[in-house]
Amino acid sequence: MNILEVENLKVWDNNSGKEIIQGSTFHLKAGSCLAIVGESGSGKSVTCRAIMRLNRSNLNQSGDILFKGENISKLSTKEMRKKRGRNLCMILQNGMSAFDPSCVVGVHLRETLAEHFNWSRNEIARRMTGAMESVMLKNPADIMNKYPHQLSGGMLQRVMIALALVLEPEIIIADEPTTALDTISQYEVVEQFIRLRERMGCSMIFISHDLGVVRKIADDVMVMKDGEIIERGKTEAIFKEAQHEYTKYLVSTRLALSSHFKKVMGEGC
Ligand SMILES: Nc1ncnc2c1ncn2[C@@H]1O[C@H](COP(=O)(O)OP(=O)(O)OP(=O)(O)O)[C@@H](O)[C@H]1O
Repeated sequence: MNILEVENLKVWDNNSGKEIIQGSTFHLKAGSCLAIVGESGSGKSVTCRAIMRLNRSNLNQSGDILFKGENISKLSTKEMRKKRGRNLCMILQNGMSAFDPSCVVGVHLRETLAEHFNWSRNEIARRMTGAMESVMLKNPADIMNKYPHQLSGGMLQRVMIALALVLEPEIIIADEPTTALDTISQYEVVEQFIRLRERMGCSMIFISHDLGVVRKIADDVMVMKDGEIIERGKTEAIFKEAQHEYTKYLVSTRLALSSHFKKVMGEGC
């Protein structure tokens, strides 16, 4: 069963008239992870933000987006806000941008959870503490009293994953969630995403430049170039027998990069 179906999605810039996404059709199977790969500017983020209806106001979109059969592209802004967080949750590249810099992390978490649940302050703290401990964040109470800039990128990403654990959305869209992190935090955050899926059985769309991560986490891969889907398939098939020259190029350059990295760092890494 497909939990999400995107049909003929077009996104264009109202100011310049430029078409950014040229009619994408794809689906996400319930419980599976779909990776979207492609070079910078190929339209991965715009596609995901279009699903969430979070693109900037100069971008217009058309097409149908069916979440469990319901056409969410037709929902009002208010109805869509209710879907975000509870049903579809987006985790961004830079944890910092997801938080309001002027208030401590706990305020943001409480406000988000209060939008969707009738929980008391204590109940929210209890649930968030449990989730934060489960993603290896020490001293949750202390973290909730910190401003975003007082936490590292890796910690903020883990706070977002902990929030997702509490919200239990049916779909998580992660837009390069590890790009802004150092190698060790990247590894740990990817592990947390894998556990998140195991624990919640949620469906996931995962955008990443890192094909090593994609191979580890995704069931299916969709390749984008210049606003179009040029290839899609099971992850192993994409890595072993890509059909499109562009996909072959992406896979070979990434594998070359990763073997270069291993050489530089020593084969043991
Ligand atoms: N608000 C906007 N107004 C005009 N053009 C935009 C806007 N947002 C994105 N674009 C353009 O849309 C195209 C696709 O951008 P998008 O961010 O989806 O690429 P991407 O594949 O996610 O790249 P990256 O890997 O670098 O994040 C780019 O040419 C970008 O400049």
